[in-house]
Formats: sequence, C-alpha cells, structure tokens
Amino acid sequence: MRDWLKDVWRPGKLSRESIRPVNLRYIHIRSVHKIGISVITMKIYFCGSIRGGRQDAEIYERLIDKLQTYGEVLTEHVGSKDVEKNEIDVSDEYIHDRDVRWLEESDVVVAEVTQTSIGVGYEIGRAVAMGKKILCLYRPSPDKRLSAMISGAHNGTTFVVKNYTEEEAEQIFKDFLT
Ligand SMILES: O=c1[nH]c(=O)n([C@H]2C[C@H](O)[C@@H](COP(=O)(O)O)O2)cc1CO
Repeated sequence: MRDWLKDVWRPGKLSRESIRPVNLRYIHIRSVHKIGISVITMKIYFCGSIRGGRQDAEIYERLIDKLQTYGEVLTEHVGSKDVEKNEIDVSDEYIHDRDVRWLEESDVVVAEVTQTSIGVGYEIGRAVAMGKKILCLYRPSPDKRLSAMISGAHNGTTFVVKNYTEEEAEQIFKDFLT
C-alpha cells in the first residue's frame, strides 16, 4: 500500500458505512505529494457513562458506529462491552490523563447524557473550558430529569442539547457535524 494511503485507510474500519464521503469541512489537506493527498479527518470525543452505570452501553456502541462515518472516534472504548475489564490494568490517573489529552485533540464532543455520570459531566465541563463544540444527547423519560448544568448550558450553536430517540440520531449528527 502506498504510504500516503496509510494515513487515510484505517484497517478494520472499512465498511459500506465508513466509505461514505467523510465531512469535507473537517478535512484539512496536510500535504500534497506527487502520488496523492494525505488527509486528517474530524476527531470526535464521545462521552458515555462507565462507572456511572452501563445500562446504555449498546446505545453508545450504535451511536459510535454512526459517528465513525463522520470521522475518528477517539473514545471508541466507551461503547465496548468489555470496557471495564479492559481498563482494569491501567490506573485511574492514566485514564484521566489520556482522556483529557484526547479531549484537547478533539474537534468536537458528543455526549450521551441520559445515564448520569460524574465522569461525563467532568468531561463536558473541561470541554466547555477548552472552547470545544459540544452536542449532548438525552432520551427523556418520566422518571428522569436532566441536570440544569447541562440543559441550562444549551446555546444552540457551540453547546447543543437535544432530546432524542435513537432513530433521530442519524439526522441530528448530520445537522451538527456537517
Ligand atoms: O475506565 C474509564 N475509561 C474512561 O475513558 N472514562 C471516561 C470516558 C467516559 O466518557 C467517562 C465515564 O465516566 P464514569 O466512569 O464516571 O461514568 O469517563 C471513565 C472510566 C471509568 O471511570
């Protein structure tokens, strides 16, 4: 495989979905060689509850799959069934520092905030301080109420809070990420 193509081609990530054209607004041309163009795609930081409770883990996995058609999801592990097992060998300090680094690297943050999580709240707060563009997704139910610190931060542009059903996620991502 040509060297320039290695930057674009992520083995294991290719599917009918992922070869849909990625969002051109977020592609920066890094270098133009005689043999081709090397590109960087949008980096997405996905937040979802882990120690706060894993009842929505399968929803996270499906949302991450959709997000991967727009760019690279840095926190793909959040949707993995084995996340707690896989993160057991690393220290909390390692997890924190790695995630803050990814947050800094990200172009956009997407948080599923239905299941309350201190970690997700912390990530959103840090992302606001970093000036990131943030989308929070919430599935309303009669027994729950979203924190005012999230719903009250909605400004319609850089901090967007959306009540949603899973069927609506695709369109919401399209509107927010393109
Ligand atoms: O093992 C982990 N790995 C990890 O990446 N996180 C990050 C990503 C999630 O968006 C968020 C979840 O926080 P919490 O575990 O407090 O629910 O924190 C959190 C943990 C455990 O707290």
